[in-house]
Amino acid sequence: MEQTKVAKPETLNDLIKVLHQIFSSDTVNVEEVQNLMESYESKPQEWKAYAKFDKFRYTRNLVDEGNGKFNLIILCWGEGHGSSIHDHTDSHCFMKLLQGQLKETLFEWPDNKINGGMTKKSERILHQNQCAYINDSIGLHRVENVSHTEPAVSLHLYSPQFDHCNTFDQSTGHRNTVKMTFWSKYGEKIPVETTVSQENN
Ligand SMILES: N[C@@H](CS(=O)O)C(=O)O
Ligand SMILES: [Fe+2]
Repeated sequence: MEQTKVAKPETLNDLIKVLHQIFSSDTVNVEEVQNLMESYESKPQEWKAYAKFDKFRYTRNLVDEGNGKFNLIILCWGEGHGSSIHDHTDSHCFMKLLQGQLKETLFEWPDNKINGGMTKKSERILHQNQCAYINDSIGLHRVENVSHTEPAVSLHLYSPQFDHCNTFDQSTGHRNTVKMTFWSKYGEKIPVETTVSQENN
């Protein structure tokens, strides 16, 4: 197989520039994007303006709207924070660790006819600078910062962008559609909604 070659981006802004070039074409080469995101060496001073934490759950902070082709989002995971089991609304999902570690557990889609516990496929620990990939054909996942002492920060690219996903109850397989919101956009905090938010966690 031919090697997918990408030049190493020196900064987060460089990475964003190259992502814009890559996604201007209509086809997504998953390996190329994954290699590119992995080759960026995380430097906190380049992303700390976006990294806003909440005490109670993980936050989603919009960095770039990818010219309508993708969303780039920084997620901040406090100690013990985790997502529910969820899908990715038929999009590509790339997840790169900027700081700390995250545990990713993969699950099979539940069988709608059977009311029972969901089947775990695998689990792994993602380390700093690693970039994982998932889509709905691969399955569902739960992501957790299992550390009691270290926060974690991850950079997610979704293409096409989406603002709803399904979450799944591990013991019954029942699903719920939830709206996903931003904690901040371009480094500016979004005022907290007065309605009860249905964040994916
Ligand atoms: N897909 C989740 C984060 S993760 O658990 O992969 C989200 O965008 O909120
Ligand atoms: Fe996810």
